[in-house]
Amino acid sequence: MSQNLRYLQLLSQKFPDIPSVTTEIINLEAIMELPKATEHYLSDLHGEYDAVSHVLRNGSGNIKEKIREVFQERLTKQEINQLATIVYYPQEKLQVLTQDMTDGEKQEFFTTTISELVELGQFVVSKYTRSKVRKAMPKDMAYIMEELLFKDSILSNKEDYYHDIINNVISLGAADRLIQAFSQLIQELVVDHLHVLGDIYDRGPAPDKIIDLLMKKKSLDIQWGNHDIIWMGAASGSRLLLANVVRICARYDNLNIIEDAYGISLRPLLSFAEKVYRDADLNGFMPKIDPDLIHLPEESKQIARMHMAIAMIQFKMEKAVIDRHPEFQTDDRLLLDKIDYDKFTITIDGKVYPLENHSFPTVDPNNPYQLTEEEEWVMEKLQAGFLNSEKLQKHIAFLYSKGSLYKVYNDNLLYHGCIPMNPDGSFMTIPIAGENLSGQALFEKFEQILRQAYKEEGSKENPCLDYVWYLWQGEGSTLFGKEKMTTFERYFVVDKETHEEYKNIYYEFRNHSQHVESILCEFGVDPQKGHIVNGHTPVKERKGENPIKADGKLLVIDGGFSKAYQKTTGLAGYTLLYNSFGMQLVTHQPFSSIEDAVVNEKDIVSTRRVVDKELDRMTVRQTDVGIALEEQVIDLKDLLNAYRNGTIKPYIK
Ligand SMILES: O=P(O)(O)OC[C@H]1O[C@](O)(COP(=O)(O)O)[C@@H](O)[C@@H]1O
Ligand SMILES: [Mn+2]
Repeated sequence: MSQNLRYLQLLSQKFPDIPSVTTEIINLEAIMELPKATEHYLSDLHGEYDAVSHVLRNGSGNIKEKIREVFQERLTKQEINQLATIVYYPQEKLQVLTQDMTDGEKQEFFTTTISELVELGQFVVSKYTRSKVRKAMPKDMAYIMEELLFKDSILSNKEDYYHDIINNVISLGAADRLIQAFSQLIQELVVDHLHVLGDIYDRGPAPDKIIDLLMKKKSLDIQWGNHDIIWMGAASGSRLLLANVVRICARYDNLNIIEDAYGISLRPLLSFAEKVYRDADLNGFMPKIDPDLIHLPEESKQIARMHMAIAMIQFKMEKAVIDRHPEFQTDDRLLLDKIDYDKFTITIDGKVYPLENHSFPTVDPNNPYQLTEEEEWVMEKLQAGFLNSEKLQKHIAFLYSKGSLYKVYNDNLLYHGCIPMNPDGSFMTIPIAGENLSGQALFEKFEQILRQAYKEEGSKENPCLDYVWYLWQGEGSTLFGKEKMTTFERYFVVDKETHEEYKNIYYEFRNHSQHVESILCEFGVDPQKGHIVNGHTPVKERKGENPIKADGKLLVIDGGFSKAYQKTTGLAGYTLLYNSFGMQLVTHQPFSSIEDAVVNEKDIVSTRRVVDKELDRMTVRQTDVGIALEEQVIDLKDLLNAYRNGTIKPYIK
């Protein structure tokens, strides 16, 4: 029996006769004619949970847009804002709105709000099949929501019917719950698929809460960022990457992510730092404190001591990897042996610079990279903490399962960082584990290494972790794309010329369509149709930089969520929406607080720029999902023929 026939026989178990095959073909054809569902792109979330959560709640302004489309003629601007806020924060907003209402006022408010949500809901769900909408409904309210969303058109007196249902809901005390359920459904369906282009971790206070939020999303993919892979490496057992992670948390006053969110004890580091760095000069290591948080001066000093202690451990540990891999060409990161510990100067590229900070209590000038016994002990404890944190391991497993280094989706190429390039426009070749690789093959190799490192999590020998470190700060890394990472210089040398991190020429070439097209071709994407969506580098709009590059072929959507970087960008960055009408780049203002969003209805979307407009509205048929459905239809048509010509008999159970 041919393979195809065997496959059709299997298929016949699911569609056992001509009517069932026919129904399925009609069904799939109908789905393919629906408008393309909306994709939402975010990047560089950097632990800013409240802002990210807001942008996900408002679908980058998509919800308000839909409200306007439905109610433009009937609601005032203020009413539109209020309804939008209810959809974003139903629980919180209802509480604020109804607290002083009389029963009569409440009755009226609930009736109006539920009716408006039903109407908005009908508009939003019209793009989807009924079964998809049903699946997205909160279970406890599904029956009633279906009644309200779908049954009205066949009734002659819809107003009365509505009011009966709504009155019943209100009298049963379930109005709040129904409003929440509708808001949830609208939020969920206004965006069909989410792309997160990396850097979920570092700098901001709550990356763990962002991951929890992402874990609830039904349809998403993640392209890892350089700040994500250091957590992935740390969770796989790399002491060096772990030191980077702890250092950055200390720098941004976020050590509680490690201690409270992930339950990893920092006691060993604290007691070590308190003892050894007690009298150290803490210049350059005081944490960047969120002005909203108040610390006791002693508390800040404790953090600074831990910060300094872990930074020094990191600089020492880098030596082993650098020595193991001369091909990384990272020798210029070996700086502890370039210090004159009597004069407190350092020689970099032949030039002598004074050191900002003279405290090196753990460094033996004759053997500067040697960890002290206590430093070893601290690292052993921290490593065990990272390996044993159930929550961290769960989050990292999620990153691995939903993530990759790059993705091609609906003719677009998505990645966080860059494709390292040479000045002549060719792709830079990097020696990795005995192979010389460039372009797409380089991405593939790095990804394979990352996955292997995680498979060997916790094993004593895990050579892949050296490459994960290279991905964090190597010149040929697709996640970094700078000549070097000048972390040491930034802490210890005042002269800013030593801080410079020259960017790979990719960042220049990405402005020009011929280079962008050659990258798209490298990844098998049709350059006429496709775009590159890129994160990683904050767009300095204030200085006139445009996030839309290469004649609209490349979009930089560094979300700029990171508060620390908003000074540079002048705003809170970008997100991208791609719906059946085309692509739109959305600009955001800094997010102030949930309270401001709920009480004052402050939204943060400022402008939308159309990147590409479809001439005809795009349908599902033109998407990756459509291609897969088309293939199913072909198989079903084969099955139909097989029934008709008798090759296969209808299946009888
Ligand atoms: O602003 P900080 O915390 O000093 O970080 C600076 C470092 O972060 C990096 O920019 C990497 O982080 P990004 O991926 O966010 O750019 C390094 O190149 C640089 O050395
Ligand atoms: Mn980055």
